[in-house]
Amino acid sequence: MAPWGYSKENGPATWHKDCPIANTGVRQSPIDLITTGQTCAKYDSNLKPVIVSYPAFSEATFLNNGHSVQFQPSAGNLSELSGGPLTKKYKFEQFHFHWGNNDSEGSEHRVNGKMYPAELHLVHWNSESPNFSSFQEAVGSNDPHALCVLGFFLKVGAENASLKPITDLLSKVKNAGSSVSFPGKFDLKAVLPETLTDYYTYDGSLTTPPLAECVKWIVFKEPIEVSTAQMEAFRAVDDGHGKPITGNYRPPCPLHTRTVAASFK
Ligand SMILES: Cc1ccc(O)c(S)c1
Ligand SMILES: [Zn+2]
Repeated sequence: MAPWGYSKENGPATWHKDCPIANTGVRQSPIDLITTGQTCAKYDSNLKPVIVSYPAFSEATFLNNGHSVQFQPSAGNLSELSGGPLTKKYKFEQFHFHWGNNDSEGSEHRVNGKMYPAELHLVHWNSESPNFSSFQEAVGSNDPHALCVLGFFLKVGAENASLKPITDLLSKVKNAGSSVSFPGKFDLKAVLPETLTDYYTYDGSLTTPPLAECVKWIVFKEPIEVSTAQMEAFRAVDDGHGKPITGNYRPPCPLHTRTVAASFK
């Protein structure tokens, strides 16, 4: 498989060559979340708040894989996700980010066509399925809800003290392929908004190859604030070809027959 990326030569418009599902799939991600009109998100009063149990991580690797930066706790981590639209309990796997090279672009999901400067993805896998018992098996399982990814928009404002341990580490993984063991503990819960009640949810895919259509997406309405300096730290991370990652976001994909539900009016 040719190394995929986000340049003209290997970016989203070329991914179909190795991953035909990029063009033939009918539940690809990301999407544009529309709030009014024909294909808008429909309020569902049955959608409960999302429940996260994220004890502070004590052992993790922070890496630059050339197309994003990723926080990967050790396999023994006990962090879990349930509630919201989910009927099963999901195990935390990793979180990573998508961003642009200016504040008017960078998020993968959009709201009525508007992009945020970045998007945080918290990746989980269904730990109660009889069909798989690891994240990698879950991705390859063809189960439409093998994974659940929580998406949070980032917007520019005050410095985010809870995210500072991560953004301060970006300079240490500037080179693609580099990684560091995360020093000390990291409290992911402190990064998130207090209440996880208002979100959009729909069935979709990974937004990077293999673009597997195995994701229950939950995208929260309330953005997380970060400072301009914190955004600039993302934009200094290299892609392995001597250039900064200048926008590791996939454009929105067709909704096809899918509906998007909203937990709020
Ligand atoms: C599992 C996974 C890997 C990379 C991604 O961007 C997403 S969205 C999910
Ligand atoms: Zn992602």
